[in-house]
Amino acid sequence: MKAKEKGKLPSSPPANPYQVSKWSGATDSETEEEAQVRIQVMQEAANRSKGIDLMIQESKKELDRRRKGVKILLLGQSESGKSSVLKNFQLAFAPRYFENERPIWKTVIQLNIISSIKTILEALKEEYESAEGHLVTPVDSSSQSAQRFLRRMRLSLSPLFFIEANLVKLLAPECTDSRDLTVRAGNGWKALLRAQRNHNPSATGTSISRRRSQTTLGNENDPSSILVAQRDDILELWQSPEVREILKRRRPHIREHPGFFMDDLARIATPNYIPTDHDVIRARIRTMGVEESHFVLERAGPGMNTDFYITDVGGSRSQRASWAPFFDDVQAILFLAPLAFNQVLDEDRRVNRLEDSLYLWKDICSNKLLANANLILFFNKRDVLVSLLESGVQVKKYVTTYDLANDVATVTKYFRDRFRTYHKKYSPDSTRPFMCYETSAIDIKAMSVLLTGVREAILRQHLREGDML
Ligand SMILES: Nc1nc2c(ncn2[C@@H]2O[C@H](COP(=O)(O)OP(=O)(O)OP(=O)(O)O)[C@@H](O)[C@H]2O)c(=O)[nH]1
Ligand SMILES: [Mg+2]
Repeated sequence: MKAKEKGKLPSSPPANPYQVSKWSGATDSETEEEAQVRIQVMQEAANRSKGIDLMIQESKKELDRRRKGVKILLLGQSESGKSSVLKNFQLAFAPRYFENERPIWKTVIQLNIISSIKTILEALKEEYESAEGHLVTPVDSSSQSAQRFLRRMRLSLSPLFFIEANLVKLLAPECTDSRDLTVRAGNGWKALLRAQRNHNPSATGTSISRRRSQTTLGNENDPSSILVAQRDDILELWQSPEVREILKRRRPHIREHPGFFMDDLARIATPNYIPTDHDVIRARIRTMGVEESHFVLERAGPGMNTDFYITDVGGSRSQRASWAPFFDDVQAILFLAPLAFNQVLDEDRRVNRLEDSLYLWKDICSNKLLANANLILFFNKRDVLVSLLESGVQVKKYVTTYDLANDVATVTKYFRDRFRTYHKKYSPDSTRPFMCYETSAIDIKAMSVLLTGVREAILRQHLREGDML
């Protein structure tokens, strides 16, 4: 009863209606205006506090989602194909995200082309400047000297190199050459390219014209029109038998460089070029740091959606120290190890790539923080191994202990056994299963089937562990 009396309204309204609730901070002398200000301040404070409560709730929810989600880490040396596998994940399970990024990859592909042109011109320069080099005249021996041809090419392509310099400055101010371009993980560089594109006034109109114009940048940063205008000259350069001859001697592995698109130039240097899925997967840009992608996989039934967090890292030696903080709490590691027995690391040319992968694998297997994680080994770049062995390159020339047949199956089994031995010897728990697949990240269909299988296996185990089945 007492409580009721307390809450009883006064029988006659007070002169100042804002003074009803004395407890709220009002004073007897408060004017109507002061009361309005006070109430407004109180309302704002209440809204702020509600906002903070919501934020705390949201971050709790996000933490809870992360705890329940599946965490996958992509590891392996530089150029092993980690970012390419991530793109395959996006294409298979987050196609809208992949679609959104397509225009960004167009610029990367164009930069990849400019890098190849620079490498070709560099080889020609070396050839013509070397005292021993026999002076051959590319293209037209009767009217032009080799040096004049080179000068003409440099001059006609100079606007392209100007745009390249602008783009490199924009994406990674510390770089000076697209061939060394390394972007920080995270979406910073993609946002920069996107912002450039959004400034483009032609990015309006129908959805098709919008899609096309969204793949172009502002003029000072867009190589498209110059690539189109110089297409015939660049093709002439790339297809010249004399240039091929020089490249064979001076840059014999140019075709194997990551992000090599010269054979696709006629298709790419066109006004309405939109990168195909395959182009996007083959586009090359080095990762620096760590990048996490979040996918939601829709499962049957309400509340059955699963969050996947996939982390991609930069693989060069100097970056490996930054991996450890991401080892905590991961369910699976996809470890990429191309069987590149004849290659050396870019960052240390004394180190064989395959040896480096084996040592890295040993480190990962023995890491106690990863004791509960599934390790899934991908012998990536199978297509490269196949063509290497088919071209007659002998494993025993590079791996002195190897004295077996030089075919794909035997070579793969030999290295699989070596990786398995390390796995068994160094895993904290010797019962941890050894899983190894031969992959080619540029084979989109096969990757989609494999990643679906991997995803389901990880998910099943995750649900079992979470006692959710
Ligand atoms: N032929 C072939 N090329 C591949 C394969 N996987 C990746 N690549 C190419 O190899 C290059 C390097 O691949 P990335 O995925 O960027 O390598 P990464 O491991 O992320 O390298 P970092 O970011 O430097 O650590 C790219 O141009 C890919 O298109 C493959 O299976 N076969
Ligand atoms: Mg990468």
